[in-house]
Amino acid sequence: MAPIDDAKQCLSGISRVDLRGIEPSSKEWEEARAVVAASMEALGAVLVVQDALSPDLRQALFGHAMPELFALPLNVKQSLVSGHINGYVGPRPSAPSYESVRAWETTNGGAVRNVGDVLWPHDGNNPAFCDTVSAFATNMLGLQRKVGTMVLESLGVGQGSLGSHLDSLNYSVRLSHYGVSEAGDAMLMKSHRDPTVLSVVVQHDVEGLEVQAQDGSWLAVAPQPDTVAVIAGELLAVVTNGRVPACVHRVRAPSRRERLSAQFVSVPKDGFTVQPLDELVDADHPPRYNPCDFDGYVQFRYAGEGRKLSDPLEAFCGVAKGP
Ligand SMILES: O=C(O)CCC(=O)C(=O)O
Ligand SMILES: [Fe+2]
Repeated sequence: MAPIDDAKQCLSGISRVDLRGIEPSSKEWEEARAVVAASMEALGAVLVVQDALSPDLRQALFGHAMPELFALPLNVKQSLVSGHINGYVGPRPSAPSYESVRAWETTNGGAVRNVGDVLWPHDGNNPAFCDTVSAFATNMLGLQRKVGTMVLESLGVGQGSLGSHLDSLNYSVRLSHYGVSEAGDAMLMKSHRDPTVLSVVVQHDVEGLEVQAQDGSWLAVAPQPDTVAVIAGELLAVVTNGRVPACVHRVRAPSRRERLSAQFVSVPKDGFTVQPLDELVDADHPPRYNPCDFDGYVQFRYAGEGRKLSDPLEAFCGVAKGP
């Protein structure tokens, strides 16, 4: 069988930028910001070299915490309270060997203990798991805010609305495991856009993440220990009035090995309505999106009409293009 549209094994289309030690308002910040913004405006994605994830923390996360979590019996994992995008998500038709857990959220004070209590009630609640996930979250928070700030600053958003935007977000950790597909299929997660503002994706040793370029081809993001992928979600497209597109991406594992990834994502806080920032709407840039009630959108996308659509965001809150 011919391989399906193999991704280019190169990073040519996605810029890679080193943000280690870069402080706001410096010359280095301005240079890095230009690279981050150009890549985000073109593809909704950028690769970031960072030091927020030390080798020890990577090992604690991918070598201990995540294998211990996913080795638990299915009924234990399922006992984590679930919603459309919360708790435990088990295999589904669009991702048959995928399972995932949201384990930390700023709106619950960054508590992982509750997850530890449910998963390891007889085992001292596995404090090492909780400490590792909390350290990962704390370190990724700074990185994600840095990238979000660079993108909006570069589009001309002032410090006041930038601050209100950052305050409106709920950050969380999602840990994912992809088993070896029984069907032998190398497509682990179909092409999609994330219902987030930004998603930081950290891959373990096994390749898989692919980003769609503007010409429709796929760019493979090689797993590298010092590099994470930062991906724009649908809500960033709304906030930026379409200037940053939501990144189309998928997960494929051509080598058919078990795979782990950890994501640090931001979404609007519960009950928030998201709309294009004032600075990004004017006569030359009419609003591309109507105000988007995030809870309503999640319901529409996962339990309503949006399930059947390739671009549910456009149907939910896009401003209809004229004839
Ligand atoms: O596992 C990955 O590399 C990315 C997963 C992903 O795209 C998602 O969970 O939305
Ligand atoms: Fe995704």
